[in-house]
Amino acid sequence: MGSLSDVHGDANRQLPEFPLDPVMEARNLNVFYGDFHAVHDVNLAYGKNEITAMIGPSGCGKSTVLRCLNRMNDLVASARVEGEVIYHEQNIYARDVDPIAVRTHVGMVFQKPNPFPKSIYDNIAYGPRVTGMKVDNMDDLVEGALRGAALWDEVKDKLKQSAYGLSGGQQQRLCIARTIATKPDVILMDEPCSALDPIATARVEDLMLQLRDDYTLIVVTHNMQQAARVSDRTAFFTARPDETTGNRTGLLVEYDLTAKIFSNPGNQQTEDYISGRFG
Ligand SMILES: Nc1ncnc2c1ncn2[C@@H]1O[C@H](COP(=O)(O)OP(=O)(O)OP(=O)(O)O)[C@@H](O)[C@H]1O
Repeated sequence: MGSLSDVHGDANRQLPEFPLDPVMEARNLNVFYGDFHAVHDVNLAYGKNEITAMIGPSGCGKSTVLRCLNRMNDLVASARVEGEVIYHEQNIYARDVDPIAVRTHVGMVFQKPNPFPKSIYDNIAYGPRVTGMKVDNMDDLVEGALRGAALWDEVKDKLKQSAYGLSGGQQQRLCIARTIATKPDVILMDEPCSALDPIATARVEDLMLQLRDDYTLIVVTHNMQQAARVSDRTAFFTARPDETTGNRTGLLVEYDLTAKIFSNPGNQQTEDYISGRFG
């Protein structure tokens, strides 16, 4: 555990403990896939301009919770969400809320870089065009998004070339640029570095720390070193087997400042997980 607490990259950052200043908040969030109760009663507030990591063993529901935060689970036919996700004081599951509008404010970056089969330029311009964003100068917007994702210098001379010609790490930064092009204020990241090599991972982690100045980031990661390096707060989930069915339902065990979770967790299960005793 000592080594993980040592790698926390931002030990000097002063953060309020709790309550924090939330941009989003899951309240009594329960998720079902058909009859299967995948996530049980999660209450979790995500602080503005913070990076929150969600960690835990496979199947504990981290990605399911993440996908609730911009209604991506609406696209899964069997999924049913109970409870509320409050975003700027509004429940995004309220009847009159348009999920597409939610996703422009709450963007998402996936595990595998997934650029469109288009030029680098058109990958960035796509979102603003299809959402009908008012854009005075698309060239400026594309440049700004690529600069924001620390990619501009590497691609400025080949904007008309296919995005598929970029390396995996560049493609992931392109996907981040594509996300910020529509000016979200929250960015969800589902294992954003798991398909990248260590150098590309380091660049994306640096970028995450830069993005935190302008956005709120919520990141699912299996990589505890990464959670310790980049996040301000960490939520640890686990899965508990149902006594009758044996199905494993995910739940939140502990949520605290990352420095505390990795140096002095309040729960034995958290300690066992981060010290590698299970998971
Ligand atoms: N589309 C789906 N249909 C049915 N069950 C699903 C679906 N997606 C996830 N599940 C189940 O819900 C539970 C939580 O899955 P989820 O992917 O959210 O966990 P996770 O903690 O992100 O896991 P991992 O770290 O392995 O990605 C698991 O038991 C999983 O099998």
